[in-house]
Amino acid sequence: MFVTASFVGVTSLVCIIFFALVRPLAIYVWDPKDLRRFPSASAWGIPGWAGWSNFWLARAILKQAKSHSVLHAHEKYGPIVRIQPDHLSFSDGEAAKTIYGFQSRMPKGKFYESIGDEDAHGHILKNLVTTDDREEHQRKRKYVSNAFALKKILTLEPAITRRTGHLIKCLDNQREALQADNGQLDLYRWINYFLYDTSAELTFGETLGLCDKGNDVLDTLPFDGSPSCQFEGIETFQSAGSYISLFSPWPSLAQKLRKLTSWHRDASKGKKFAEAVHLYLQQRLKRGDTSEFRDFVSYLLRDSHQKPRDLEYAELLGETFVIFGSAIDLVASVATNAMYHLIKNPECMRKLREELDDALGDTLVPTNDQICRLPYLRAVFDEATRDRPPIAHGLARTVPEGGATISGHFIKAGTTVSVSAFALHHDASIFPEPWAFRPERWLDANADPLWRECLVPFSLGPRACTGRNLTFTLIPLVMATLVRRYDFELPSPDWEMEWREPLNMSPISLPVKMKIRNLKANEAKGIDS
Ligand code: HEM
Repeated sequence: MFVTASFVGVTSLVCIIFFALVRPLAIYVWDPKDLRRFPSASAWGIPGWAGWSNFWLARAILKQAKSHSVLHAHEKYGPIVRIQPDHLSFSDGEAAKTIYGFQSRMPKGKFYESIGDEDAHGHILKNLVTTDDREEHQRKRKYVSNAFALKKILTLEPAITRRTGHLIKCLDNQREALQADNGQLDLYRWINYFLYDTSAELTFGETLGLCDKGNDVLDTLPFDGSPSCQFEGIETFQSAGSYISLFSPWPSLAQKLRKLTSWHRDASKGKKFAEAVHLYLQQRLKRGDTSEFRDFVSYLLRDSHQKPRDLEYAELLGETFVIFGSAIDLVASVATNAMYHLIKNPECMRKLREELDDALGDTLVPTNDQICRLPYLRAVFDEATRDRPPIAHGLARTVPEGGATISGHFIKAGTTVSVSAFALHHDASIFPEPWAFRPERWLDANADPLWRECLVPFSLGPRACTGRNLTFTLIPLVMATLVRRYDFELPSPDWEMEWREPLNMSPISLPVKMKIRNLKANEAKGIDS
């Protein structure tokens, strides 16, 4: 028994050393894809580190600073940098169009396999985001294309405004708690509670009540029939992301590495989150459809002629997980970032309030129609996504058979290529003063049209975000409501919000003091009573 265990251990170690060190080094020297002509990112003075080892990227991921590290590599080495032995990162808008645009034939890279889970037979489960198969993608995309069409999103507006009004009511009620806790409240958490509730209502037809509870405790329905347990949604989602992304530099080893580290405290967190989605989905299936409201799950269950799609349960759960989760984590990051910069820059806040007060009169929770054409509100949204695109890292794609020319360089088939939205958005030659929050840059009639093309928070082409219409409705609406209802104060004038990048880029917290503004809107059309 002991001999078998040590044999397995030694064999695993030898395999890991071979795949993680020896093989990449040999490939670097052999250079079959002719990649040595490009500079390799480095650190700690190790020459060409990222060119012959995946540990440069693994180190950046471990520090939760993948996108910052790639940005710094571009600043140091130029617009094309090797960030893994077989991975080139580009930082220009033309490359983004070639790699992701509608003309591109580049499938998703191996990275997506590394973040997927295995089924009972050892096959990696693919969802709409992770599948690299064109036909499978088209089939899955068809399920949700109607659900996310603008016409449909507009029908969700009453639910979104109702949830926004309820958020305001709950925040108003927090005033007593605020007195107790140094007068501060973590706005990032509250935006999350609001989005959990809203996403649950849009996805399953029923809210979770987190704004009422004032916490992010979720229940599970364990897959193995064990008793239900509770966990904190925000922390669990992010720890799960940081655990799976840790092994992403070695996609072919990722599943094995996960098994070897299954003792790690974050190893079961993704499953825990999936078990919560499983609970809400089961409850939804038991409730059945309602005639008044068509939730996202109903689009996965039936087509537009009401014909059942008969998806296997694992697929139904996987797609539901993507929709439910995307409408929380990514949206919370952008909305929080916009609020932070507005509070930090009183002149931006003043301009936005002026625009909103003129347009909205005494309406506190506006309709999409009232705010969708407000230029300054849109400019704040664009600047917040430029400053911190939540999917900040480069979305890996594989160069197909026959190779491809990217930014004037011929790249051989099989090479992984990507453009990091974060690096592109902070390229000073494209966006002057990239670290300054300046919504005005989007309003300048003489602005370089290149800027618009280089703003890619939702990616481009056939694999771009399906949830854009929902995001364009949700974030401006909650932003407009919050800035009109409250005056905010940061812990100190020089306080700066900190970020981490477990998988996506997220703020850590946004502690603020809040006061209800002295405004006509306090008579409050739209606050839930
Ligand atoms: C600020 C908010 C959001 C941002 C920045 C964002 C960004 C992105 C990006 C960059 C992709 C491409 C991912 C890749 O190629 O790997 C993507 C895909 C996707 N997003 Fe979003 N997203 C946001 C909100 C949402 C929302 C609210 C939903 C739905 C409720 C959603 C659903 C999806 C889906 C289903 C895909 C896969 C599309 C496909 O491959 O066909 N996203 N998103």
